[in-house]
Amino acid sequence: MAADGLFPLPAPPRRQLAPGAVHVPGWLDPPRQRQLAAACRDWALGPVPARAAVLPGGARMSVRTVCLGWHWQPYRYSRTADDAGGGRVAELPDWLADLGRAALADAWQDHAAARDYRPDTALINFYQGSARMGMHQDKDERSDQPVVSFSIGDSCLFRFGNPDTRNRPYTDVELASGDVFVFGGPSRFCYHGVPKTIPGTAPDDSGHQAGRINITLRRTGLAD
Ligand SMILES: O=C(O)CCC(=O)C(=O)O
Ligand SMILES: [Fe+2]
Repeated sequence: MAADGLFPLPAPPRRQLAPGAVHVPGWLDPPRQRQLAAACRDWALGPVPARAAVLPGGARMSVRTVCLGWHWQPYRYSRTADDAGGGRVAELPDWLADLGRAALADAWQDHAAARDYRPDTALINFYQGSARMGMHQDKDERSDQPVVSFSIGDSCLFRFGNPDTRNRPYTDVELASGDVFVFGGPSRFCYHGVPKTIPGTAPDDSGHQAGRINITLRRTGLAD
């Protein structure tokens, strides 16, 4: 139970997959989902446009991504989008960092850890059609603060693995519109991926019918 307020709040339904890795279904209510979806579509228009990043081997990712705070390209962060027109990325708004802190507090049921959470970047992924994401680690950050993920629109199959290999053991979970998934602590550098989205599953009131949006908040630990 959260012990911060005058009255303890009931813990949201949550499932821990591994220490530090927690799924909280339905954490974002529909108005929040709609607000986030609209904001993401705006950010996708500029100052840096959403783009499908190209991997060092030449393959293009199937998701389109736009970033806030710091621009990510495989495999580094910069303030300017050198692979997407060269513009400077939009700021990460305080309200989005606050939302990440609140989600972390509920997921971990640890208000002290959440208070210290200082995300400085958001990666916003747009999945359409058969877009997917292979197993990978989020390891371009120089901080071990947790990753907080929000999902909006179509559901997906999310595969959460282990820190050592992209293969088994892993656990498959369905992430639906409004779900939060947090991975930090001993799970921070676990492999994970999205083998597929499930078209046609976006709730009518999610505000996004054109596939799936995922937002991950992170701390890069980088300074200008
Ligand atoms: O779409 C997701 O749920 C995960 C996205 C992800 O792993 C990433 O952007 O690094
Ligand atoms: Fe990732």
